[in-house]
Order: sequence, then C-alpha cells, then structure tokens
Amino acid sequence: MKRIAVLGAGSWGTALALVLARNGHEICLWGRSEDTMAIMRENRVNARYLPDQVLPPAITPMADLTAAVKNADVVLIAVPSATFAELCQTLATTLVTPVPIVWATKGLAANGHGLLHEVAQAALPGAPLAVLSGPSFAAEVAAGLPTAIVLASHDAKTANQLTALFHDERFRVYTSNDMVGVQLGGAVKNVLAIATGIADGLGFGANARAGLITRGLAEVRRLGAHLGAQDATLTGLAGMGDLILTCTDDQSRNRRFGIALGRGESANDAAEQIGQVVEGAFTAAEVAEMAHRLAVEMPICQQVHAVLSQRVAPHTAAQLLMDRAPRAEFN
Ligand SMILES: NC(=O)C1=CN([C@@H]2O[C@H](COP(=O)(O)OP(=O)(O)OC[C@H]3O[C@@H](n4cnc5c(N)ncnc54)[C@H](OP(=O)(O)O)[C@@H]3O)[C@@H](O)[C@H]2O)C=CC1
Ligand SMILES: O=C(CO)COP(=O)(O)O
Repeated sequence: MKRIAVLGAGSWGTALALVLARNGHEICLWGRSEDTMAIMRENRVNARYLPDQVLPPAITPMADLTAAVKNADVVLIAVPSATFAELCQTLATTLVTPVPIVWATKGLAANGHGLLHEVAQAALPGAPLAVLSGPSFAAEVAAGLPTAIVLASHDAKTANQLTALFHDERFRVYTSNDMVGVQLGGAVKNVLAIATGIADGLGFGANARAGLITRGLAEVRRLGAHLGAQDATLTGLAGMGDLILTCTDDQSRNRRFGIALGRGESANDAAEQIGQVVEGAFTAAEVAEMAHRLAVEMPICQQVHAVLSQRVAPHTAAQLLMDRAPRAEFN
C-alpha cells in the first residue's frame, strides 16, 4: 500500500484516484477550492466532474496542498497543462524530500516552454519523473471499463514501480522509456481532435475524418522525428491509439469543441458549453509555434491555430488544406 497525492480533482484526477484506491492505495485528492473539496469530502462524490461514482473511504478530498503531499510516497499530477508549471514550482517549495512525480496532464507548457518533462525536471531536480498517457476517457476508467495506457519514464525502475501502482485487470498499463513520444502523442492529438471536430461540424463526411486522422498522425510523426521521439510510440497507444479515440468519439471535449466551431459557434461559447478543460485550444498555439520554430510541416495544426486565433474561418481553413500542392504521401 502506498500513500499517493493526486493533484487535480477534475474528471481525470478523480478517475485515477478511483483506480489507485481500487488497487489498495491511500489517496489524498487535492483540488484548489476549499468549498468544493469540503463538499466532496462530505458527500463522497465529485458532483461537477464525475457525478456517477461514489468515492471510497481510501480517497480523502482536501484543498491543503502541503497536507496532501506531506506523507506522500508518490505524487500524481492531473491538472490542466496551463497550470502545470506553476504547480511544479509550488511543489518545489512544498515537498520536503524528492518523491516520484508522475503526471497524466496532456499538453505542452505555456509560453513556448515545451514538453512537460522539461518543466518538471527544471523545477524538481532529483525527483524520478514519469508520464501516464493513452486512450482513456475518465468516465470509462472510473466505471472500470477495460482500458490500455502507457507509463513512460527515462528510468526503467521508476516506470516499473509506478506501473505496479496503477495496473490491474481493468487498467492495463504498458511501460515505455520514451517520455518525449508519449507526451507528444497526448498533446498533439487534442489539436487534431479539434480539427476532425471542425470537419464534422462543417458537415464533411467520413472520408475527411479519416484523412485528417491519418495526415494528422503524419504531422505528429514529423514533429516526433525532430524531437527524438521513437516512431513506434507515435503509432502506439499514446499516439495513434489516443488520436483515434479522441477524433472519433463524442466523449472527447476537444472533438465537441471543434464540432461547435465548425457549426459556426464562437470559441468562447463552445468552451463555456463544454464546461471542462479543452486542452487542444491551448496546445494549438504551442504546437504551431514549435512547428514554425523547428521548420516542421504541420499544416493541420497550423490551420487549427489560425481558426482559434480568428485569422481564418473554419471552412476557409479546410479549403486551404485541400488547395495545397500535390505531394508524395511519404518523404
Ligand atoms: N478527462 C479525461 O478523460 C482525461 C483527461 N486527461 C488530461 O488530464 C488533465 C486534466 O483534465 P481533466 O481532469 O479532464 O479536466 P476537468 O475539466 O475535468 O477538470 C479540471 C480540473 O483542474 C482544476 N484546475 C483548473 N485550473 C487549476 C489551477 N490553476 N490549479 C489547480 N487546479 C486547477 C479544476 O478545478 P476547478 O473546478 O476549481 O476549476 C478541475 O478540478 C488534462 O491535461 C487532460 O487533457 C487525460 C486523459 C483523460
Ligand atoms: O485525453 C482524453 C482521452 O484519452 C480525453 O480527451 P478530451 O480531453 O478531448 O475529452
């Protein structure tokens, strides 16, 4: 039995807390709002983000970060990417001794700071680091439906130790040493889910959706090649697996956001209606900037960014993609 601090009490933090509690661990589930966490502690349910699941006694909701991490053997971060760096900075002053840090956040650090492991490494030197990612809707995981996912760390011992905490007969965790590939797959698929959502919102058909998924995967692989990701990772669970999931199922908030944009709604209205984090809306600008800086061709991601920056209307963005000069599929 381990004591695990789960930081982020949204749908994903809560679902992963349920998996860890099911596996016999003691969880401090931290959220930033004292009122919300007090109600959660009292009612034993995360009413806003995961209303169908009862929280077992092994999960203690709390809003005191210092208390949550005080005796933790492991810290799991599941906050939105926009706030990941700030939380790592806070942890740097809160954690008394370095403990393994694993994050389930999908995205890139804000303001061009790149992949999340770079941020975590800089803020928390000496802490063993890992990332958990793959095709995994929170509601299905929380309901105990079969899920396969990847846990990556540069250190094999850390990967194996952390995998053992999560892995069970309903939550199959594969290990990997490719932190870059696993993070890139999880970050870029959100932007591509917005793209396929836009296409569906515009009334395009199944051909366009399959085309966007496949050419989107080509974009991730090109970026991955530049950043030293293993190509197999990007065709595995954290790459293609999550891309397929999020681009094709309406549980995806990124996909639903894109559908709303394609139907002519504003980004603000769409985000408000969804009422949960839409990571791709933040990540699009970071991916577009990274692609530009590294001179990696990522036209679909660039067009999603252009739509979100209100430089191009959704139907114009789609036409611009189709009007590009013919080229070889692979080069
Ligand atoms: N949901 C899913 O199926 C999956 C999500 N993920 C990833 O997990 C991460 C978290 O997403 P998810 O849980 O779904 O998001 P949700 O929208 O369900 O919840 C967001 C949570 O983050 C909290 N939050 C927002 N801003 C801050 C902040 N500045 N400091 C602390 N907490 C904050 C919110 O608190 P408040 O309510 O107070 O605003 C809320 O608890 C994302 O990167 C997402 O891509 C990965 C796999 C699956
Ligand atoms: O990452 C996810 C599933 O793997 C969740 O996707 P959304 O954030 O688009 O809902």
